[in-house]
Amino acid sequence: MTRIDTIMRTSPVIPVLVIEDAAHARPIAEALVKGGLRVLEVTLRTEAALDVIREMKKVEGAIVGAGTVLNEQDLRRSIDAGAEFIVSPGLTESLGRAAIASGIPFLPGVANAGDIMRGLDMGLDRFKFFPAEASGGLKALKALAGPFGNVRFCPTGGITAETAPTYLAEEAVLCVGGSWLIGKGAPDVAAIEDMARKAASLA
Ligand SMILES: O=C(O)C(=O)C[C@H](O)[C@H](O)COP(=O)(O)O
Repeated sequence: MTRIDTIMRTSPVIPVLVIEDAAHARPIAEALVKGGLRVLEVTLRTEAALDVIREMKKVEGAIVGAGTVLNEQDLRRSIDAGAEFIVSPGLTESLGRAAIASGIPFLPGVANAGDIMRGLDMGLDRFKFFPAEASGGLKALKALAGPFGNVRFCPTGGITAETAPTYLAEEAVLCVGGSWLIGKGAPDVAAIEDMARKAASLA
């Protein structure tokens, strides 16, 4: 059991967050945690992302990670900001080795058998299946689960509240990721909490 395994089993959905304004971070995290989603992936896609991680970490119960971590520099910046886990869209040797050496729970993206085998060579067996829908969706995931019986996935990319349950029904799937829970701009915390509650009950 790895620590990333524990994080993946904490809730069925990991919200993938793209937040432009650090002032929105706390209300969004509070609404998500209140709704039952404690694991939060803050993508490094915005200028505010590192401040968002710092703010969200102040919310009791939140487990805050960094997403869109592309290289060692992103890894370092994320760890310095207090990220508790790291998600990347793909797996490179340099990022993989650095993440493993740092000891932080790490969920790298894979899209095919070669990616998974490269991860297994590094000692990894928990992956983000990305981009899930564009890479063949459930059909591809089931096919990949065949030869890699001990591997577990967090499919992400194109997944919706409607399609999440079909993924979660698979033994190889511990959780799914998605950006559908949060709209753009000023947060509607009641709506976010409601979406989170529905997502948390999908298990
Ligand atoms: O930014 C990253 O690190 C990514 O790997 C991509 C995100 O996880 C997906 O873009 C979320 O997908 P949607 O739920 O379809 O919006």
